[in-house]
Amino acid sequence: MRRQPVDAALLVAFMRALAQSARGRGALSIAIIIGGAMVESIGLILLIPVLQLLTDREGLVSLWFAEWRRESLLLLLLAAFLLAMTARAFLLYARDRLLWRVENDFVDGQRAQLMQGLASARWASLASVRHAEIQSVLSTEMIRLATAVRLFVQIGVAALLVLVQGGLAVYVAPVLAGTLLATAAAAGFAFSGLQRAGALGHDLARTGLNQMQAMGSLLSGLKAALAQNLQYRFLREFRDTLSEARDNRRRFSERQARLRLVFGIGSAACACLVVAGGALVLEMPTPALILLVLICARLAGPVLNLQQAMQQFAYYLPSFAAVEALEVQMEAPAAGAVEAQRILPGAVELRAVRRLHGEGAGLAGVDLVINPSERIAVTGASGAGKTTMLDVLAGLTAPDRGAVVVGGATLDVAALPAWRDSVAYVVQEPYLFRDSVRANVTADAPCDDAAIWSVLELVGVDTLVRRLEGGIDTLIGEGGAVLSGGERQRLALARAILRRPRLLMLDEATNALDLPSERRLLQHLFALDPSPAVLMVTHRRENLDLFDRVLEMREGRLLPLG
Ligand SMILES: Nc1ncnc2c1ncn2[C@@H]1O[C@H](COP(=O)(O)OP(=O)(O)OP(=O)(O)O)[C@@H](O)[C@H]1O
Repeated sequence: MRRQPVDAALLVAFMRALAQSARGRGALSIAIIIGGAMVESIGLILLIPVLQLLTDREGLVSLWFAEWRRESLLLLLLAAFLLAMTARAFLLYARDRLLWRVENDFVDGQRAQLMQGLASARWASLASVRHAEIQSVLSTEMIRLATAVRLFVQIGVAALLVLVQGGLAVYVAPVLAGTLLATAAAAGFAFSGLQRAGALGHDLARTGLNQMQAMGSLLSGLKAALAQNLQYRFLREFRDTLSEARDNRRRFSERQARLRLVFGIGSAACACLVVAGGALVLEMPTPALILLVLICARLAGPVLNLQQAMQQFAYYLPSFAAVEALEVQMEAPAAGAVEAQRILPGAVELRAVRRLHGEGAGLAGVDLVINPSERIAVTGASGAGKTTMLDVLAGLTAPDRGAVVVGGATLDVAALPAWRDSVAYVVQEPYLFRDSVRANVTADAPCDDAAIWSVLELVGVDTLVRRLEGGIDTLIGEGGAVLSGGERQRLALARAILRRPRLLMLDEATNALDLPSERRLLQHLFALDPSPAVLMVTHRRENLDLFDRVLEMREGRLLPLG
């Protein structure tokens, strides 16, 4: 369901999430804000007797302290004023510290929750989300969300200040201040334009996503583009998204400027109304009139803040919708809903597994038994369904029909954690951490140096690593940037072997190696004791003689290689 620009349900969801994150701190902040505004009002009220003393007028205070000298009384009142303002300054200090925590706890909490969702999401959900969307939400939208929280807090602070100081103005001059506040509120409501600001905010989130997408294509395709002089295409796409976002920001900024213009004229008109109405129509005493003007002048800031902050909040709130939408797409299985199960020893089977991606693509009905230590190679045309089969076996995607059976028991959600601990899956372009060779091979599991060197020797990178200045503690750069494609694949294989899996799944995981190197590596792998079952997807036929069985995937069905 598409959300409306300023959606009440979205606002409620945002407030609920913020309240949950802030817990007691939210209530304490509100108490401090009200306390600060009240202390400030007391300070302002103290100005009445000060003004009365300065203009030699009679007032309640001078009657109460009739025996005091004028100068002493003035000093006493100024000391009380200073005390009130000092208390206010301390309250504001406490408020700012508290609100910083509220804002940061909320945004960090949202980020952590989203990352947790990503980490535990079903592969099928994750695969359908664009990377640009995840990046955009985790970076740009989170920053905008932090701004939305700050604005929400500002709105709360400004609204409370307006309420308390407006109340004080009504106390000083009920009719005049009441009329003024009612007119200002009606004008503010009529000219708020929150719907339009919200619509612009939704557009901004969309253009932000396009920008991230364009940036991603520019970075990933730049090398090939440069080689063929095609970089202008990427740049044009990027420039288009830039100008779209700029246009959106310009329109919003113009709205803000227009509102400030209206406010500037309106507040000057109000000041004239107060002075003229108070002096000429209501014939108010001068100290009360001066105080009223002072209160109105102090009110002008919070009222303008309130108006601007509400506009900006409506503009930034759609970021929360983007975060929520991504969380929904993750469809994380409910934590702790199932009791973890053990995995039984024995064969791994696919029984009549169907997994269609739509339009007939995927697995049409696959039967396969992989016995312990058996080595099976699967070949087949591109798009035949080989990777889909490995994904089903790894529990990354669930079959539409049929089952994965391990040791005679059907693999279900409860058994998945234990199953994943017992398999290894290496893909063509493996992920390497921006860390040392050691960290990449052990994946931070405890492991002694001798075991690391032994596995590095097995996959054939020991000589290379010995030549590196830091040996196994050498950093290998972003995604293994300082290594060749084949060396990256060898390191990923080393990590997989060190896990001692019962089933090792290789998806074209050695295709960056030359044929003799691949042969040597497979021979070493098959000589391991204990030896894992190996299921290798490959397009190459030269080394298939090393396998116990060779199968072919044809249009989603697994057949003996013919
Ligand atoms: N997440 C997905 N959504 C929609 N279609 C998909 C998805 N994943 C794969 N497909 C489609 O399913 C079919 C099988 O894909 P799969 O990756 O299993 O093929 P493959 O045999 O491994 O191909 P290749 O040898 O090119 O890697 C392809 O037509 C592919 O386009």
